Amino acid sequence: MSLIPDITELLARARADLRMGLPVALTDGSGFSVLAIATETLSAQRLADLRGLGGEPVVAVTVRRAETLKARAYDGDLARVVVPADAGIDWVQAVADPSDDLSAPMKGPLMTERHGSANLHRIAIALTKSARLLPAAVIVAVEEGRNFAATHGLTCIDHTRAAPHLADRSALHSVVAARLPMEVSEAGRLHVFRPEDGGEEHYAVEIGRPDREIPVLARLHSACFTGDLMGSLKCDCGPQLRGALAQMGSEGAGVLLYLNQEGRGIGLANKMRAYFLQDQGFDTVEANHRLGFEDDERDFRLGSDILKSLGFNSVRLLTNNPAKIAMMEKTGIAVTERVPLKVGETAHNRGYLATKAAKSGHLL
Ligand SMILES: Nc1nc2c(ncn2[C@@H]2O[C@H](COP(=O)(O)OP(=O)(O)OP(=O)(O)O)[C@@H](O)[C@H]2O)c(=O)[nH]1
Ligand SMILES: [Zn+2]
Repeated sequence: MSLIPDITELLARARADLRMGLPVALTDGSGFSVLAIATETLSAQRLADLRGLGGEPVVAVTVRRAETLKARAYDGDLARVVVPADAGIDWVQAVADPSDDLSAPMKGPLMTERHGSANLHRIAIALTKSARLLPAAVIVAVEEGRNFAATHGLTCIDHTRAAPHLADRSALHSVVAARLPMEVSEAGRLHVFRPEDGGEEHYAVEIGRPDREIPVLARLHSACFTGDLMGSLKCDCGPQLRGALAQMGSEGAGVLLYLNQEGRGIGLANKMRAYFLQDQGFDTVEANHRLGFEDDERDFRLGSDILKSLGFNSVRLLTNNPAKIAMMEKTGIAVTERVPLKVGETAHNRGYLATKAAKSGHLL
């Protein structure tokens, strides 16, 4: 029946629920089910209600966050931190949020679960990440998750159906394209691409009429509200964006993909949390790890999907990031040349650029 939501639609609904502070039910094939609620949006009342269900709540965090908390991650990529009976909402939120790690360190050792499956916890963390929240969820076991969800009006996600969708990227479809005269070239054209999973749209700006038979001058730009729009001195994104467009304008042809992967894929709120940690002395990579993220959560395969759908097979790529080149090559876009893009170094971003060179392999 087409009027019943499919798994993609249920996952989109689950992301919205988590952002609103609602629990979602997760079930696996063996009859095990849980309620999961994002730690970031959890209220004291809902924590009390979750406890009222009788199970012992845990906070599922990534192994990155567990390392900072010195909690044993028996599940490899994640840890299930047991919530003590007397712990309140502040304790639960401090497990996920590193803002007060230095001023009010958590008193350990934190107990973590080692028995039973963590499959549903993994799904919960993946959902919080794709909802651009802190990657942590409070989980409580419930009987008959599907029935519980139906009687309480909650979204219910089945592990076997969800796992492949969360591991892969969603297909993108072109929505519209129109002429966009720009300062760098009057022959500009903006294309909007929309993913099937209800996630962020991405854009492509075509300059001139690039010949599809020869490598096109291309840039995969990741959204940076602070750098692109506010003139932030903490990174080099704004000058890179304008430098790339200017070069395409002067060559008369090029394509710039504007990928809405703010903060290397963690979202603006989490990027600002990372900046708060950077002001406490952590570098850009350490800050991401303390928040529970990998240093780069972006999926550059989106870039090759868009290039292919525009008819491009080979590029001269404007970048200093070898990971982008490797991903293009792996996903069927030939990179015939790396065109360096070194602009916008300031006293404020010198350390940031040096960390990217030392820890993330960026070319200087
Ligand atoms: N998480 C996080 N993201 C940041 C930080 N500073 C900038 N960003 C984001 O990083 C992305 C830009 O990535 P960069 O590493 O500068 O550049 P790149 O795109 O990997 O490589 P280039 O092609 O050489 O520019 C944008 O999405 C920015 O919002 C930071 O300190 N923390
Ligand atoms: Zn930036």
